[in-house]
Amino acid sequence: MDSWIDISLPLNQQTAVWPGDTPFTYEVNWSKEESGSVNVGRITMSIHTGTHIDAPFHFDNDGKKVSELDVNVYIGKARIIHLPVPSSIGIEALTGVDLEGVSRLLIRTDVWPDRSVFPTAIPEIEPELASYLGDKGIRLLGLDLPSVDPIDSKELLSHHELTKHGIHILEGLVLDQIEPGDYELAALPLSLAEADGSPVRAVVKRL
Ligand SMILES: N[C@@H](CC(=O)c1ccccc1NC=O)C(=O)O
Ligand SMILES: [Zn+2]
Ligand SMILES: [Zn+2]
Repeated sequence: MDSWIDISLPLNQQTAVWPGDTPFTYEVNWSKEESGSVNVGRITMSIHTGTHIDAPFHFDNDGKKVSELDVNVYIGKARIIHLPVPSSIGIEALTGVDLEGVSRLLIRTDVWPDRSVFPTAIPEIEPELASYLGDKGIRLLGLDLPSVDPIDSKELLSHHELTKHGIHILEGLVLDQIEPGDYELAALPLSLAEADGSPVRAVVKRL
């Protein structure tokens, strides 16, 4: 029997974060000794750490917050494809990739092997890809990269274009061991009312 496979990045003090962003911390804020009954923990983190989804509010002040996003996008059938170490990902890279009936697409690139160090450069997701994928009916794009735009991008063009074409963004997946094919995916965000994104526990199961 196929079981669920974890494709999320473990969160701990060593988890690499966006340069200058809040490090991940977990602490027992109220110990069993202090409370007399329970350990009560507290986490501090940037939302854009590890495996997470972006809400449009991340790059658009008028964009949707996490709790306004449709949960159906983040759970269901997904196709995983492997584009080994591409310099960029555009329409050309996807020519010949069958996307018939696919609404969730996850791309394994293998460009970030040492996840304890934040990458200085990542392949560009070409903004033109957004309309191509949107026209094919894609509603979720997931990648094993920390962003769908170059690290030094200030315009976040691909984030904007993907959103414009109805495509939700899932970043920081761990797909190293995952063979291309069709899977069941669950990567649900927390119901964060005000937030610009959410960490997710992403799992897949072979169909
Ligand atoms: N767009 C990236 C995050 C990002 O751009 C970022 C995250 C934390 C601190 C600064 C960031 N961008 C700075 O230009 C993401 O979606 O995860
Ligand atoms: Zn993000
Ligand atoms: Zn992003």
